[in-house]
Amino acid sequence: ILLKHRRNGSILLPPGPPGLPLIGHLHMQMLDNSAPHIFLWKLSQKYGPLMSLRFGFRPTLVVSSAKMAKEVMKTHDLDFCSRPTLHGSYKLSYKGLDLAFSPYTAYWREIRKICVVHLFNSNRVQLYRPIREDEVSRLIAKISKLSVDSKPVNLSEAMMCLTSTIICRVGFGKRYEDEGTERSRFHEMLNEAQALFVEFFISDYFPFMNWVDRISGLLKRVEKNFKEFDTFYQKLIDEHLDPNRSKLEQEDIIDVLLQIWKDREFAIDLTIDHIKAVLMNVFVAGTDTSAASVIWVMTFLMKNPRCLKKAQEEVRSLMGKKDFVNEDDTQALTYLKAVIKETFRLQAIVPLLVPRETMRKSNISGYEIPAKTLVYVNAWAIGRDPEAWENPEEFYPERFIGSSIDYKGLDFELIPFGAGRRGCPGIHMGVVTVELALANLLYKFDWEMPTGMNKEDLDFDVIPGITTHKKNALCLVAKEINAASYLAKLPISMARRRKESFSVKRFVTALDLICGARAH
Ligand code: HEM
Repeated sequence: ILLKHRRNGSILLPPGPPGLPLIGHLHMQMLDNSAPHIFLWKLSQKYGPLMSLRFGFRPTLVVSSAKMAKEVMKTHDLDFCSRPTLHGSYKLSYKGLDLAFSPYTAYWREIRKICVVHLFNSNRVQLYRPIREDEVSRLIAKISKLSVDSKPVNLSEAMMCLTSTIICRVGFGKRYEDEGTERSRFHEMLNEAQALFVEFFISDYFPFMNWVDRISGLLKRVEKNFKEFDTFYQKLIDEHLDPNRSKLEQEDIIDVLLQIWKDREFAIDLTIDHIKAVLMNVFVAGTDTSAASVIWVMTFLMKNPRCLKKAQEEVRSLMGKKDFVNEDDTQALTYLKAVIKETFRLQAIVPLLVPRETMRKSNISGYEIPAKTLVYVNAWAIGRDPEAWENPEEFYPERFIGSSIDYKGLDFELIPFGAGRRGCPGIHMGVVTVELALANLLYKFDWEMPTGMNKEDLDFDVIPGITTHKKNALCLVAKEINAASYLAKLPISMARRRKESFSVKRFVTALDLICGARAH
């Protein structure tokens, strides 16, 4: 029987655990739904980096090593670059009119081109720099107030507020009040959408069992969330189309999309639904990925005081007596960048990436992968691939100092943003926010565990979702420090060296500006 399961007629599938008749391995998915990336990683240690499963009628492939990821996302990228039609994402993306959940078609190529050229390019990211810097400095001021009474700061909440405020200002030019009902409504909608993306719809695996999803109330839930978002987008679009609307300093993302819609310069005839679908991607993908990244970095740093101290020393001595670390300054923070990479390696924020689907039959390492196979690339497991990493379980940012390994999708041992045709187009936008927020949190405050807790109490439990959030909020006590007195305490030679390297950096920045090199 086992052999029959593994061989599908004369096709040799990659190895995998024995499944049950009809349901295949669905029971496994349902039993361990809290952290599927860890569950799949454990299975892959037994069955190998290319593992076959079957969820109901869907053949499934799990990729768990850097070598196999390269095969799938580079050598055979075109065969593996579509997306499956899963109920939650299909509905919320206006039947795949967006970028992230659209199957690979001529339409997707065109909408990806539009978004990369107009929304995610470096000029646009740079245009929104004042918004990011303003919001981070407001956050620092808020934490400063709490630090006076040594009250613990709920950093998880604070980071979600920060990133969603940035995305609202960038997306539609509005700033919701911190405790306002509109903001909490927006958060609720986002959270519900995140939950629905990973909700188990039986009809995704047995199309004829749609009625079960109806009875369980899931279809109603997804319909409700869709309608709420739709009304929300429509209101914003109407406001933007109002000729009496006062113009903002810089155009927001809705302005850009509406301009493209009016110009009709592209091969596809854009409609308002296309615009709404793309907006969904910007709000959902742009908010909680950056917030979760900052929280995981801070968690690792609290667990590793040596690295925390080193990252703080770097930013404090480079900054001298400045009050705020801006986006030019963060470029020089080599150690902080290494800390972020090390966090992405051990705690990929989107651990199974966004699921893919094969376009056609293909052959990898002698195994045949059928058309329409659901594909999970386990970035979390790849970050622990013993063939790619020495002491993979150790948090050791120094491994990236002097190393050319980066997360931009060319080094398959580190793919927190995916790779290939479907790689994340918002990488630049995400990373600048993460670096800016972290640099200022580390620069301005010393961080301690709340009274009665120690670093051993910090856990890595996650909430199920496409993006992994820390299950238990990260609450820490902030102690504001004075940069000048900190500098005075540094050994003279160190302070001078840091000051000199800072001046050299400023000189290079000035030179770049004169040459116009930083304009992009
Ligand atoms: C630290 C922050 C971020 C992380 C870790 C992240 C991660 C990812 C990952 C893993 C994918 C799937 C790639 C694949 O399938 O190979 C993805 C896709 C995507 N991301 Fe991001 N992302 C981040 C920030 C952003 C931001 C800020 C935006 C936009 C505002 C964005 C927009 C998108 C879109 C539209 C896709 C779908 C691309 C496609 O299917 O063609 N992301 N992201």
